[in-house]
Amino acid sequence: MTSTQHPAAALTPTSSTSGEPAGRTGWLERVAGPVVTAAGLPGVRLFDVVRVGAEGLPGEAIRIERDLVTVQVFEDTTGLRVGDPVVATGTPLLAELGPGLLGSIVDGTGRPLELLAGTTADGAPRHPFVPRGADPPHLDRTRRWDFRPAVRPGRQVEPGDLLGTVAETAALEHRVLVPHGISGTVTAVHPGPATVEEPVVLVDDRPVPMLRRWPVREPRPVRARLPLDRPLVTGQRVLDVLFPLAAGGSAIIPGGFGTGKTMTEQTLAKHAAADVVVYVGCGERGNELTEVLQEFPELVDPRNGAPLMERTVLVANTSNMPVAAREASIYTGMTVAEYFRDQGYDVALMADSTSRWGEALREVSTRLEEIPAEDGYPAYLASRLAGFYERSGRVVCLGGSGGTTAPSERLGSVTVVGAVSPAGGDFSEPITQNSLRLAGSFWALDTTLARQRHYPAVNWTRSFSQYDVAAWFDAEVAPDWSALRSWALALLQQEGALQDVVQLLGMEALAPEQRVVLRTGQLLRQVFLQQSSFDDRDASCAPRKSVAMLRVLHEVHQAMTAALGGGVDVGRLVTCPELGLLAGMKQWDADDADTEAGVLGDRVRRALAAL
Ligand SMILES: Nc1ncnc2c1ncn2[C@@H]1O[C@H](COP(=O)(O)OP(=O)(O)OP(=O)(O)O)[C@@H](O)[C@H]1O
Repeated sequence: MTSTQHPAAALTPTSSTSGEPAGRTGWLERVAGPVVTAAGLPGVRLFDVVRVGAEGLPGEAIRIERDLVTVQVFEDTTGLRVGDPVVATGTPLLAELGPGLLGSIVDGTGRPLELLAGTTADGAPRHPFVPRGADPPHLDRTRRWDFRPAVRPGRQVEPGDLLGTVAETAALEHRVLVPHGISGTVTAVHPGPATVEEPVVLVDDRPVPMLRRWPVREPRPVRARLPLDRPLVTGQRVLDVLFPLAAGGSAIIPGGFGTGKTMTEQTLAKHAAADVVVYVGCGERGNELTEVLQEFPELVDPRNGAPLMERTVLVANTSNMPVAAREASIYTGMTVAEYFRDQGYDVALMADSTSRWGEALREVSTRLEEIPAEDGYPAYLASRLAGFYERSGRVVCLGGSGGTTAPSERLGSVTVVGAVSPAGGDFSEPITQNSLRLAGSFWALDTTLARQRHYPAVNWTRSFSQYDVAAWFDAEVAPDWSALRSWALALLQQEGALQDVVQLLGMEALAPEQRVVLRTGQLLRQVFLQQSSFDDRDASCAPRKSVAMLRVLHEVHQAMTAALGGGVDVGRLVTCPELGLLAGMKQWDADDADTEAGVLGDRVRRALAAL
């Protein structure tokens, strides 16, 4: 076939609702699973979207060699034949951004998922679903949003300036900003109800609607990046105190099967101090994802009792989409996260799991017959992971307030938490190792702890955080924060070493002061580190409660050491019944924590002194 126009061109869509210009039509030369090869598409650029076959299945050009274009197709390629039409759209994969994003559930390419409620005939839950080849608009074109302008005619505006707001949900004000590439004088303003496509402002007579499009693989520009010197408070004691995450930083959660990765991601989605949550579900099994899609809409926002979905966007790979779609989902999620960051919000992006994404890269690379590197992953695995994690950050956004007041700096952040599921829990595999180099916090989940039902099963000897946010906690929460943190870390380490001795030689081999260390270590683990996501009062712990709890444990340890020095038998000390009261600290109200700590600390100290 030599002509550049395929006879089946008439079958192909001529325009796309997502704004992709219809382009040149070529034909399929080869089909190999999710990777196909097309010819007759001169001018196609790397990562341009093409539509494949009579159904117009979406795909991305991932290799171009002379006149052959290799395409990873985001849908099942069953039924495609050599000679089928392939249409170049001329644009890369774009995310649609605007009011209506919050609460939405979209697939890896941003298309809204139809959730078919109920179960199939054989009782299995139905999988989320996008009709094959469908190209629906990502954002509702009919819904009207009440646009409240922040500018008046005559105002000079630049990209990123605030044009107005929409009360998208009770939880969040959607800020409509001047799009990239537009600057000038506001010539008209249209307050009131508008669809995302209707112009709400004219800049130099150019209509500016609320809808934006952005190529998902391209980081959105910012004015400046800021140092990562303040935490994203997660509400989990073991994380906030021992292995904190910086706002704008990144953390990875590697863990074997069933150690609590998904649970941790969901707990963070619910309780972390983020304004917006973007949850990217890269599940392998269809029903694994269905569970997330069923559970998430039921989660209640602890801040206001409203559905958590009011400040959440879910990006999920449907079970009828092949691995290639997972690749895209990470970028789609990140673009949505950056869009809200640019509005001046703190966004948490949860990716569960990045291993499935890495596996998608591996599968496509194998189909491309690339020379494999470690464990069959492509040599560019590290750079792809870096490209993703490096889009996290705390930034000064483009533009100012743009309102009637003087422009002020708008700050926002994207914090990434990526779950990693290494096969067999082996952390030496490439995805864990490469992610470890990129992420500032490493929260290693431990199979043994999970088996003991110690949750969150974060191993305190293998985990670490490179973020230096102690100064913030010292200044904002309690001046003794860092000192108590160092004490707890050192004591847990000492306890670990003593546990080894006990296993080898028995408890008798320990000196009395070492038995006190063991007892305090046990209290630290059971009272402080363990935190059940199912306990309404303890699922989230404010930093001031965490530090108050730690202070009591420190005082008790000192009181035990002092009593030992005063000649009290160590056996009586470590079994003092009042120590049992410490578990009650989990139920404290954060506002009363300081008072409660004073009372409880006194009571236990007095009991120990009276022995
Ligand atoms: N913080 C927690 N509080 C209470 N229970 C927890 C916690 N974390 C995990 N669990 C328990 O562990 C179980 C398994 O957790 P989860 O499904 O998150 O593991 P996972 O590592 O994502 O599993 P998989 O490898 O199958 O993806 C949960 O159903 C829950 O019972």
